[in-house]
Amino acid sequence: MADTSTAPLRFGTRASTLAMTQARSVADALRRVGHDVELVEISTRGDQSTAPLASIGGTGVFVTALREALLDGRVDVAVHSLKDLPTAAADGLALAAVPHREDPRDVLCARDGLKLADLPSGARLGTGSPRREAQLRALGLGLDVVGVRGNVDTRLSKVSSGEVDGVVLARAGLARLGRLDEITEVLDPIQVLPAPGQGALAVECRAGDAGIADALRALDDPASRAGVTAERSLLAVLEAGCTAPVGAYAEAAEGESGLELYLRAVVASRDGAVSIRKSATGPIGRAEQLGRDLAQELLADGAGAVVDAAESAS
Ligand SMILES: NCc1[nH]cc(CCC(=O)O)c1CC(=O)O
Repeated sequence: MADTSTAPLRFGTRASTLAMTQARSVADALRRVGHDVELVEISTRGDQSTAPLASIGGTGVFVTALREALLDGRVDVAVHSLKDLPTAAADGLALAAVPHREDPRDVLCARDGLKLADLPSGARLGTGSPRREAQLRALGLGLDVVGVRGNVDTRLSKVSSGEVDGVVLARAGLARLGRLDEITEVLDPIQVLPAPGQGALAVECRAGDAGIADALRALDDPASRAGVTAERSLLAVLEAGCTAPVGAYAEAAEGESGLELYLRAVVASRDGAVSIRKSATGPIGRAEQLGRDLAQELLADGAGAVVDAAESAS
């Protein structure tokens, strides 16, 4: 047994089914290496309100309450969806592990098994994400993008009730909830790039808790961590909040000089009229630099004005 203390590690989690599933999977992985773990539910403003996310402080609302519980000592570990984490470093906290990442792509769940190309002009597609909205509009299919919020079940129910023709969601969330059969098309990153960090989990602890950090390190997947590091350093340079229309996806692959990251990114205006795409490849050990450099290339092509316009509109 790796654990020398008798007290279980207290895992903070939001009460939503998705958050509980995510926390349970990390807790189970830690139990397998010999630790005693208990889950503690923490409620957040993002869960209590169905107002548009941008109006209640962006996706950071999902994270703040868990981080407070960590800093107050009510819990020892917090599990977040990594894409919900603000890019700024959190004082007093450490990102102890990024476990192996799920497939990060977005998916379409549409009525009657329809794929994007089958949807008639004027079809109503539901999403609350400016990034998804911008990229869907940029396809030029005449889709009517309408705002939807709520948990995965709520959003899927808007398709079965006929309120919308389809919704766009993260494949990872559906995978964790056992709802992959709802997918009618996995969206190719050539058309729609996922949010930076999508599909990955972030396992945080207090920066001073070396023993807990050591235990959590066993769950870290270096290739997943490198990928999300590149995506998030790109996002940080663009100074875009998590609700801004920025997509990024870094894939690790064996290259001529060892493991390399292939990073693709998009910045698009909400109406889809402007869409700037770039890609770059670099060694996996220089993930942060790769993201920063690609962000600079996007800025050189006018991405700054697109991001600013989106921020002032939300
Ligand atoms: N926006 C909220 C959110 N945060 C994480 C996920 C899904 C799981 C993940 O991306 O890791 C979702 C739902 C979605 O975007 O469909």
